[in-house]
Amino acid sequence: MVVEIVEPNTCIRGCCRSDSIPLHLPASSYSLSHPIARGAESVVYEAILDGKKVAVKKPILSTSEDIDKFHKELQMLCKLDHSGVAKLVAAHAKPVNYMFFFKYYESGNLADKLHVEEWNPSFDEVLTMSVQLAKALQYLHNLGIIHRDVKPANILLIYRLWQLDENLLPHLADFGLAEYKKDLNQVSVENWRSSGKPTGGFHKKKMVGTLIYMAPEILKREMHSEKSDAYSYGITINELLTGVVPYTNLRAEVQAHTVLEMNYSEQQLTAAIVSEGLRPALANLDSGAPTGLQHLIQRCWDANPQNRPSFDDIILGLGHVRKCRKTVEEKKKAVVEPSIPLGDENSSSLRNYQISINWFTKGENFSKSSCIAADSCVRIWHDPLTDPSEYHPVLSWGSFATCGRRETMEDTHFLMPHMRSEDIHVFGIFDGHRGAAAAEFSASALPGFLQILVSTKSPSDALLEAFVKTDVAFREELDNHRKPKGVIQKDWHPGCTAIAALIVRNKLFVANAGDCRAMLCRASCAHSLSKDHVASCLDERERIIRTGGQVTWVVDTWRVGPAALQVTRSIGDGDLKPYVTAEPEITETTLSVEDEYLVLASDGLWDVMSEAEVVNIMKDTVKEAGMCSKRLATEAAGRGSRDNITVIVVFLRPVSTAERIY
Ligand SMILES: Nc1ncnc2c1ncn2[C@@H]1O[C@H](COP(=O)(O)OP(=O)(O)OP(=O)(O)O)[C@@H](O)[C@H]1O
Ligand SMILES: [Mn+2]
Ligand SMILES: [Mn+2]
Repeated sequence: MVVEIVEPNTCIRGCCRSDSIPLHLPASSYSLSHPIARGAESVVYEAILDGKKVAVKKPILSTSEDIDKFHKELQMLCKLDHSGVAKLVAAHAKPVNYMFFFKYYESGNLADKLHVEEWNPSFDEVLTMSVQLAKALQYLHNLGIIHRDVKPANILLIYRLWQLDENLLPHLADFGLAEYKKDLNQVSVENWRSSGKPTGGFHKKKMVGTLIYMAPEILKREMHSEKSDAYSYGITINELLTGVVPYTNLRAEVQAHTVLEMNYSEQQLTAAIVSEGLRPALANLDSGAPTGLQHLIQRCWDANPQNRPSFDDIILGLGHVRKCRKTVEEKKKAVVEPSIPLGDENSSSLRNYQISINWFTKGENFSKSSCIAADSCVRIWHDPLTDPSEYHPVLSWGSFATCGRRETMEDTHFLMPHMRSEDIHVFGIFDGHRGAAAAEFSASALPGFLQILVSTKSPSDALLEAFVKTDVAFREELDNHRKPKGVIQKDWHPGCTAIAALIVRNKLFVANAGDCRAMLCRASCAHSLSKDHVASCLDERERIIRTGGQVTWVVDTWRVGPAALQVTRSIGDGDLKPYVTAEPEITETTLSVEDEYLVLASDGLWDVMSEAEVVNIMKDTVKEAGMCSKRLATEAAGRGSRDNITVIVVFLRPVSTAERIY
């Protein structure tokens, strides 16, 4: 920088000084253009200083403590000069403008690079970056400084020629929490809470997103040390290696954070990290990720700080990993596979893309084409020997669906009375997860498939096949849509649980895959017609393992595969097939005069209401199926259900006017 240093080059208090970094700037030497990031404690602007692009970090100063903190940070930044640390080029340390001027890092921060651009670094790039970062931390630790906020969002990137290659080089930034080790003894627990709280503009609201980089001793409100930086470094390098947001299976940040918030509360995650040793998933064995690096990562995130390596050790270790890699590569004379071309898709265009597909229409198209095919051979289950004395239920039906406290609705349902015949009726509910796509598709496709299948199969077989066909069709459709658009969204695997009730004259068939539930009220008593398929159920767990899946205890319950799904059967969820099967379990019930009504509902209802309670509520509700559905759903919402709620009620015998008014 050519901005002149005006002596005395100190801040207004005289506590910050530098020989090379100007600490007051004439107003004419700079201009701020526009904000590029807003944290809770500062706004970062793109700016021009003396004709060059810079980043200006302007802390939000509201108390005298904030001003003290500015001076402390400036004192520290003035002393730093390392190729792996974001470079302070100037500062303005006088009222009314307090500002840090940093070199501009064109490629933004590592979190965005990984999860918005979905950058896929090669193992060599990962290693290069790991070494650079380790050197920066080694440098800080040698100065007695602990950074305390190492995470991808605080790593700034720029392309630079390094070892004859264009490389994306990392620079550790954001010294807002950094402390001299010698001062840390004075940082009491209370102090930690106020000054040491985790940062992150976006994450601030989403506490869980920030906890993921914090060492167990910090979560326990114990002392920080250099080894706490080693922990955060380990989590960060693993994220770089896998491309996945810790504790999720997702690359795209927006989705990953919803999953994080859905799966864990702040307390649960803290408890799991601290007491159960929960850590992010390592790279897949077959990914070819250097095992030496994976071991190093695991040592870095050891629960006991003393077992974690120092950055001197880490650098040695990384050198070793490099060497091994070189010899292996040379031996193989490996032909480097072309890496998947990265589109310029960012997460917002991906979201738009997801929204732009109408999955209902997609599903419907399937059913339409199937119906035409089926019409030629109608044979519908008409038993020629139908017994005229056979019981004949008289049906009325209704439904109610609400997204409840959730922001989005991922439940869908369908009512298809009189399906191709007076006395065949089908009703179904789908509860989507990882998006609504699977549920929307299934609600239109599954009834269509059933319609064709009725002509050739028994009711049970037709249900079974309709579930499986819907699943296959959905996953194919998803693939078809991924390819031509060049959307690299390998990790987008929406799914849904499904329940369908098929009534053929006096026979009731319920097919279930997942944790929606069906109950029958017979002679005033509740009877389950389905079993929940969740990983906490031993049979299901054994089935998953037998078919090649993995079930692990995460936080508070059993979960399936890297996606940590709680349900064990579903439509979609391509990443968990075949073990998270779409094959339903089917029950068959012969209806009689004692049967009053059938209730189908998504888990949003059953989470807060037992079957017996449903019967009780139904007793004093006007006997109209739509009203009953609404009453049950509203009651569940009132009881604090946090999920979408869908209820279908089907009366199985005529309800008298008196009962309706009740
Ligand atoms: N020198 C720079 N060049 C380019 N981008 C920058 C620069 N400094 C900061 N940024 C952008 O601004 C974001 C926030 O910067 P920084 O972490 O320093 O601010 P902060 O207010 O401390 O944020 P936090 O909310 O994380 O505490 C970075 O993640 C990065 O995207
Ligand atoms: Mn930051
Ligand atoms: Mn910060």
